[in-house]
Amino acid sequence: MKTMSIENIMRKSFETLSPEDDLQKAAELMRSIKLDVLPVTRKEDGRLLGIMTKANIYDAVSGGLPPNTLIKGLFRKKDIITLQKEMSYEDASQTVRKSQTGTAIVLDRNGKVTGIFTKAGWIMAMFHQEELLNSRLRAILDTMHNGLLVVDSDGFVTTVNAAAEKMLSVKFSRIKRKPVDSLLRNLHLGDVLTKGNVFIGIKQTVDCSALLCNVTPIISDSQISGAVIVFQDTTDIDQISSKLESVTKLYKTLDSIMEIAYDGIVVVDANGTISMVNRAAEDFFRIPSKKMIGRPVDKVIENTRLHVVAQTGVAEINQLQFIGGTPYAVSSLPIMREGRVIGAVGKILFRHLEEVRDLARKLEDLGHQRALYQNKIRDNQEGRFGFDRIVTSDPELKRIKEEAGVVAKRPSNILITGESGTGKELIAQAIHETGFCSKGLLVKVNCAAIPDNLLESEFFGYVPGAFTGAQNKGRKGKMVLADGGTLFLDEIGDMSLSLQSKLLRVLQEKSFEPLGSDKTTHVDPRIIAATNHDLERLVSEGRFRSDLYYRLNVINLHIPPLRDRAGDAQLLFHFFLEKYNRIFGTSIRKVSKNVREILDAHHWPGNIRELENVVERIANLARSEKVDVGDLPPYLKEQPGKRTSRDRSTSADKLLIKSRDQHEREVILTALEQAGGNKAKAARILGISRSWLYAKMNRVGL
Ligand SMILES: Nc1ncnc2c1ncn2[C@@H]1O[C@H](COP(=O)(O)OP(=O)(O)OP(=O)(O)O)[C@@H](O)[C@H]1O
Repeated sequence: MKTMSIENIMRKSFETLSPEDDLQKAAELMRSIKLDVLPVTRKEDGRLLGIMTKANIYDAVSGGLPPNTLIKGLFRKKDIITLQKEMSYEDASQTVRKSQTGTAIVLDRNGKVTGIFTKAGWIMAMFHQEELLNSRLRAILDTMHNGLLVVDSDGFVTTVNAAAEKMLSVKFSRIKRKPVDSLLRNLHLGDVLTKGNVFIGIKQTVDCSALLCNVTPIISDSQISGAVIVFQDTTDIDQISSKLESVTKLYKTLDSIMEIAYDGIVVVDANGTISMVNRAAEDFFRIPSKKMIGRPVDKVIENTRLHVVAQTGVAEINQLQFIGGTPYAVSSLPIMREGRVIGAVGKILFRHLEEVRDLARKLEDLGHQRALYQNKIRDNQEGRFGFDRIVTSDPELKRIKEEAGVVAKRPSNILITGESGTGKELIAQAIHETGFCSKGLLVKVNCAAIPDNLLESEFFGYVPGAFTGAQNKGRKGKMVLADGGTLFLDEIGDMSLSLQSKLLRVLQEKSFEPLGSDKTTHVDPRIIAATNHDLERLVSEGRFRSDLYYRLNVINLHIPPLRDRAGDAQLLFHFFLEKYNRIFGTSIRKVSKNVREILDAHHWPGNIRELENVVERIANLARSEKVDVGDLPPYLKEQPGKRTSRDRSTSADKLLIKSRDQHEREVILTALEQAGGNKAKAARILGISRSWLYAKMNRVGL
């Protein structure tokens, strides 16, 4: 707002006198323009010479001077109050205050008279100024976020601003000239109004709102004329500060967690700029956090994807990331807020992957050893060992057991074939235990479970420093562990062609070089391989080396599936019932005729493993000592037809089974066609369960 200058409030319409004017003219002019003072100026340049006042005229007339007397000797030349027209009102009022007449002559820069500042003009200006100040004050008060109350010296409310009306839920009209105590208490107003004390930060609660009040006296002319009470609603601030406190606590907890985390943790914002790193990450990258925070993550961390995850919002778990040529397992997770990606957090697993793998391998080995010992303990408890463990009444399997017992004594390689769960590993174990190499270890390698690139070091081991991430001490391969014992190659059909070649070389030369070494290691383990694949078919398809196949297949033991074994389903059912009776302390011994029929009729795609699972389930849930159809898992109960013992595949029946399979195949194919390939629908069309359909499809080679 512009400050008021003298020019705005001075009187511009006036007359001037010259020293040659007479008293009469002066009196007439004063009357006509209603002024008590007239400036006397020099004719040539209008500069001020003095002033002619009403008093000067009275003095002259009462002294007997005639009206035509010139004023040159009569006007006042000294103590004239003049103002510059550019002066502010405030400065001018200070000057005019000293004037007895209350009138001042306004001059321009050249000393020429440009206006007259009169008492009346001053009063008008004061009114105007007051109005201006009042409206300014009102505007300030009403735009204030804080509440404000002004009280007079008796503590009665004189002014209230809009914020106070809102906070106290009152209208000014209702509290005007009322004691402030009715609104706010304990303000120490007595001390403020009598002693002039100031109170800051008095807490009040009004209508559940927390108010913080400052009370200050108003002092004018050394008198306490009232007090100003300014207050603010701290309810929001209190809530925010308690939220801030919990956020700070959370942040500190997060910080501590990050600090103690063994893995390196890096957090980025939505733009991929690093916002947090923990000490482990600092140590790992050998960069202080100060130099990482605030920088784009891709400029700091090699091959990072954190900035990508911060954009896509798609987590990348356990990905390989090469840093300094070494692979690390890295997980990057987006940080989401209200459905928006606001950043990402990355975790770098420091341990070299090889160490982790090694640990996994050790665990796996321990697992195998544990299983081996558990079997041994169990078998010892049951008084069984070697081939005795293989329970069967089937003449074919009995023959195989005998044959295996014979070949166990000789060093020839053995290939055991048969469906999954038929007992191939059990046979391999029995051969080892009763064979010529029983003093050594039985070392199992599951060729399907270990990734191809690891299988080589798994087999042949490596020397220290063979590759990045290799253990310092190197590692013995399974070949060496099995030396003098048995190497059981399970799932051999899943081995890659390149490893097949290497294995073949070892089988032929009985020696190999561990990874990273040029020294030859000699080994001579007995090899037993097992598979549920048709190796001959794999050979014809070029997926299995024929020379390796012939090397392994010196002795072939084909274990028949459970469905083709005479009496085994029932025999093994009882065998496993006994086992679980011992474990669970139950005494289930009887089996209903219907159950027996179902056992004989079932296809047993999972073979003995499936049968054992069925028995374990029954033993767990049994309510009586007799197993009835109701105790069987639903898929067994739903079997559509029953096979009798006559259905089993003795060699004479094989033709019959083949034609039945052929027929079933056609029926299933028709149902599948009708169901548009939907197996669940096909099962419904056939009136059998889905699992039963799968079993059938498996059996008829679909
Ligand atoms: N004749 C049997 N007598 C007693 N238990 C048996 C018999 N055959 C198999 N088992 C048991 O059935 C389970 C499966 O057997 P095993 O692991 O030897 O089968 P496998 O043919 O090697 O299976 P996969 O091909 O899936 O590895 C094992 O717990 C095993 O002890």
